Amino acid sequence: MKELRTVLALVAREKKDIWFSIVFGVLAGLTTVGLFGASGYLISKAALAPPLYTLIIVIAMVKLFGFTRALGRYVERLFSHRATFTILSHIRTRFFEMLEPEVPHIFRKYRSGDLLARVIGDVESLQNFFLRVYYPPIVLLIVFLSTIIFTTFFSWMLALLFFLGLVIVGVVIPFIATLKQRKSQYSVREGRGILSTKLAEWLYGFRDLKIYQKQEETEADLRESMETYEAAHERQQLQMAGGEGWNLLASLTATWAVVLVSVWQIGAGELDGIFLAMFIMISLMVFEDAGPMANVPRHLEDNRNAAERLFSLPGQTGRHSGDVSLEPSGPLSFSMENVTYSFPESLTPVLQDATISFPAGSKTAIVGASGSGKSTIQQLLLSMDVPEAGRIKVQDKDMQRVSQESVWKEVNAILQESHFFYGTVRDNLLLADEDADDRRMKEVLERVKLPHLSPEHPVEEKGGNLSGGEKQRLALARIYLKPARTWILDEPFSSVDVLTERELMQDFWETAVHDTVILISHNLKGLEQMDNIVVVEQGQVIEKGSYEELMEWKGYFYRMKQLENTLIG
Ligand SMILES: Nc1ncnc2c1ncn2[C@@H]1O[C@H](COP(=O)(O)OP(=O)(O)OP(=O)(O)O)[C@@H](O)[C@H]1O
Repeated sequence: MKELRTVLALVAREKKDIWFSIVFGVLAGLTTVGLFGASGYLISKAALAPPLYTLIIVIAMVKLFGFTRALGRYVERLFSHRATFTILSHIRTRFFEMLEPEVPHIFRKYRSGDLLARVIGDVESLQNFFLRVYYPPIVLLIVFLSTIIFTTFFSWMLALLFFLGLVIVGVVIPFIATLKQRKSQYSVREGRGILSTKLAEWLYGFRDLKIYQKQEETEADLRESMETYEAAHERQQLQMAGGEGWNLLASLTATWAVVLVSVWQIGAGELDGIFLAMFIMISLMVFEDAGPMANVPRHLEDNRNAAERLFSLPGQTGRHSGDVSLEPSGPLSFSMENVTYSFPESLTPVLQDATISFPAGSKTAIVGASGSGKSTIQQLLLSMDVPEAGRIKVQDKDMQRVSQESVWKEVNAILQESHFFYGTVRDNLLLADEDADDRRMKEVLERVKLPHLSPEHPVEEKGGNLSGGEKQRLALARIYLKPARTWILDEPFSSVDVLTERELMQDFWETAVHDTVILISHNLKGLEQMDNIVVVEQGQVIEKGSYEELMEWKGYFYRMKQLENTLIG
């Protein structure tokens, strides 16, 4: 049950709705039994031609029970469903709170399709927790016990039969059904995770699959996963229907037993015959209400698995935000002191003993071969991760103590691959400034040389309808809308033609003249104006200094520069 501890804590936050659901559930249950019992009594009594006032009283009771039952059921449904939806939103929020610090690490262990299956499928199945597992057994128990107590005033034998029926219908059959369904439930959940993982891969990679002519193979594999999932699902549904069928059979058998025992007792003069119809009706009703109990243990097991998949997910490896806020004070300063960083599975550190300082208002270029660790530096400066050794400071404050939000607020960053959301150019620009109007958007689009894109221009998922260069320029437009004065840009123009790049860079330098700029680049051109150039090779800072200093030392940077000049001619 420990898997459900988080869910139970979230359910407990809706105390008021829980109480209302139970109270009105009991009221509806008792009045249902009362309604059918009184109806049965009325039928028998009417046949004996009693005084009119007796019939009037019983008819009034039937009406009152009928009305109260409808009202009770309505209020119970209202509160129980309100509680369920609120609880689901608490569960989703808690899941995202746990997931957020683990991104992007989480993708090393889990694929996006699997995460999607969890956040949709598993959360959805938890809606049954409150609606079917938490409070209905309490309601049923109270109604059943009240019925049993009521019956003892007429017949101990019938009360005992009701009790036995309760045990069989409410405990024995559900227990057996759960044992049978346990395996198929696991297969359904597993199957759903595998299917959505494969489906996501297929959707993301369909172009490459086409080019490599592997689409048919992948589709066949996908179909196989789909069939496995559907077969497991069908098995589960059949088992569920079987469980419900057995429960119905037991309920009807119990009702027949009530009829037989009542008739026998009437014959023996131990029960007044006028109550026969009343007990038949009560029995039918009370056992019908107990029917859904057959699925309670199944839902419980299902919810236990769902909660386990949801709340045991994050590996607790990610970066948890500090709580110190940065005072907004213009361009930020950063420093890295003897920083070493490794990805969990990598054998050697990606960054080793790196010491770099980025004073406020300075311009720094980070250059080096592909895979040398440049983007990792950006990730660390953006507070996405913590170093294994050494210290990173922002505004002279330990980065781990500073709130991530306050760093992100002050920084304009372009990641190596910017994400674009399905919608319009406007939707994607509003991400940077939700108050930006169309006039400002058009201005920045002109500025980044995208005059052909209007704010209402559609953007496909992941910017599928934009060229590589257009995406980079749109990413630049996005950060131009944000008033931050610290820029950390990772290869912002690698897909843009040389002429446009030069114009964009010129405009950028004019904008960021007094700002802190950290530019990650393969391109060694135009670095003369940088205050500091940091050369990274295999995770180590091998050279740093101004352009003139590096050229004078005739080291790695100088050799790369010579090579670049020779290649370009
Ligand atoms: N999520 C990850 N898990 C494990 N290793 C990673 C991960 N991301 C990057 N690496 C490895 O870390 C090393 C440094 O990567 P990084 O992206 O920082 O290099 P880079 O200098 O920015 O390269 P490029 O210029 O090609 O973008 C590479 O060897 C890369 O394979």
